[in-house]
Amino acid sequence: MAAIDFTYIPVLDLATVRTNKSAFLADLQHALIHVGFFYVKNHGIAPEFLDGLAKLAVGYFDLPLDEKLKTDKIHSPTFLGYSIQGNEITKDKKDNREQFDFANELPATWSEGRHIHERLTGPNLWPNQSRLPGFRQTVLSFHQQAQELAESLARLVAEALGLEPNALLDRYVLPNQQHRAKLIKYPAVDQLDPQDGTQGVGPHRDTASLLTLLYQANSLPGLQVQNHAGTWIDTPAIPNTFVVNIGTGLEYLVQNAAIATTHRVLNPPPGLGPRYSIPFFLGARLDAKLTPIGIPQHILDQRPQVVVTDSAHQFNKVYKEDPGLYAVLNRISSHRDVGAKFYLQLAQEHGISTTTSSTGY
Ligand SMILES: O=C(O)CCC(=O)C(=O)O
Ligand SMILES: [Fe+2]
Repeated sequence: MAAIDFTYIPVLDLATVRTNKSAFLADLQHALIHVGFFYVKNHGIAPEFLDGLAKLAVGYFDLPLDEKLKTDKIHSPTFLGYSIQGNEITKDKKDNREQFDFANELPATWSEGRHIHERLTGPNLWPNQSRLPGFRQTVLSFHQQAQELAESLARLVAEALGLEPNALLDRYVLPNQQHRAKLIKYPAVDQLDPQDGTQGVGPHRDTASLLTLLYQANSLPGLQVQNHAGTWIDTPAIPNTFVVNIGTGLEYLVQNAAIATTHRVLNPPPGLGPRYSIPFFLGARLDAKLTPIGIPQHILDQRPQVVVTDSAHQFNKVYKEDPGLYAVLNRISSHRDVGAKFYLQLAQEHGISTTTSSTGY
């Protein structure tokens, strides 16, 4: 079937799951197959809680640099913690954003001889409690609420694709898996060097995960989604909503019946101050090769044939053979200093430069 292109991102109301579930699932199915992005409202996470979280995110980035550097990713092979602006690379260009990566707290279990993906799992790096009271507790509470919301969306996604509600979670998510999330600050362009450009984060698809939930923590513009013709569609913050998008893991596992759509963030225009956002990524298990699930033919028949993307070649056959290895290689190529410190031999084996140049992952 020809692609039905999109010019805006649909808004789905989770309250209709109780009042008119079949209409909700039809809208969701359309969004999965044709857009790969949607907003959800009436998601059940309290607005006052999210306001408090947003204030703590601003408070974290306002800490003195030496405090933030105590939580730098370089201190841990998990790639959890702080990255200074310009440290992350997308499509071989530096991203103009500062971030704090966190996850549900799990102990480190990796030791020599175990699969390398286990080295990504471990505890968070927290700033000093007295510098930011309530930060740890609020951030972990957000993580738990976002995970519950993401899992209930994964059940609805399964139903919208003609599967049993738990089909995706049972096959592709482990009960005690670590799911990653981030606090992000995008400075406005007048707070950057002119040669830094306006790439907050470059065009990409969310790799190897199932679903992303994104809370746009203030009202500044910047997020854009690429439609099938290659046009960038603005995705503004809508109060009390999350933006949901599909990861390349789910896209592969449901045979492209949900599309992992390319997106990017531009730094805000001069004078507006920074944009803050908080994504949560529902990961797919990394411990085994995963096989796609059977999707009813009448749903597969609706898939668009050709989709233009500025992030081609990001998802290669390594994922299909070994998702855990893929996840590690992907982390190394985004954060090359951590890669050089903890994964140098692996990076070299896979041709990933830990200094500059192209990677292909
Ligand atoms: O900050 C945003 O709005 C999007 C972030 C994003 O796409 C990502 O971190 O994968
Ligand atoms: Fe993304």
